[in-house]
Amino acid sequence: MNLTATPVAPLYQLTSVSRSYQKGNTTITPLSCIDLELARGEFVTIQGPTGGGKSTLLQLLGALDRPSGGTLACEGIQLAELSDAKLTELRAQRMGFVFQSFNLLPTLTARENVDTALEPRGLSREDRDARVAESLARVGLADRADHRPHELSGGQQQRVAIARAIVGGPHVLLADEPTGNLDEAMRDEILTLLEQLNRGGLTIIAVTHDSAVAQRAHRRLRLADGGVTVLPA
Ligand SMILES: Nc1ncnc2c1ncn2[C@@H]1O[C@H](COP(=O)(O)OP(=O)(O)OP(=O)(O)O)[C@@H](O)[C@H]1O
Repeated sequence: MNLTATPVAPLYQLTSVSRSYQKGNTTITPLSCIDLELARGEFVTIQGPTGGGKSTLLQLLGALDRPSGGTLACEGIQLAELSDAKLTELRAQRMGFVFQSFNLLPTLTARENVDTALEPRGLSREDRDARVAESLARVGLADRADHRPHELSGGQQQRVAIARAIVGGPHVLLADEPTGNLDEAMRDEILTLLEQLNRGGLTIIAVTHDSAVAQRAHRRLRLADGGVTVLPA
């Protein structure tokens, strides 16, 4: 299977996408027949009540899960047609992930944490070092490369996590509550960084409960009762 992107295709095209979970005799359907198109370069937030399906949708967009029904295409590639190995390759090449809890390895320095994302890419040591240095510079942490997570503030730790997410040159950054663990000042610092990356062409899709994050978005999706409503920012 060729992973070549179709340049004119939207970044994501969801057609009648559903996701159900079976729990004993009960079927839970957080996403039911979702039709949605997400364009390259967008900054989109996903909001909605707890249990509304936000993480479920993010997992589908991140090719970490497969729909129960409907079709999901990323840059014109139908994800259902890809093997698990090809999905892993697609994720490594095109998608960056950021989480509320940063998920940094505590014993590794900032530089080493960022470098872990390049492990599957088969690059030379020199190339890896150059990419890691560039990525840390992009998030404003060139001078913290040798610090371990406990020597960094929460905002700085999230910057390292963002550097790790973008070091492979993804087409989209998928963020699950990226500011959920941060105070207001650090939140604004991270939002400014995400906006800068978005202005540089990176598509950002963020699940958030934080209205300050949603205020920066081009479009806001609201998931509830299995459906999606799209609100302009
Ligand atoms: N693996 C699973 N097995 C069974 N049910 C699941 C599974 N994952 C999610 N669910 C259920 O699907 C629904 C949607 O969950 P999801 O985590 O997508 O919601 P959410 O909008 O992200 O919620 P929150 O804001 O609380 O994080 C919930 O009712 C949840 O219990």
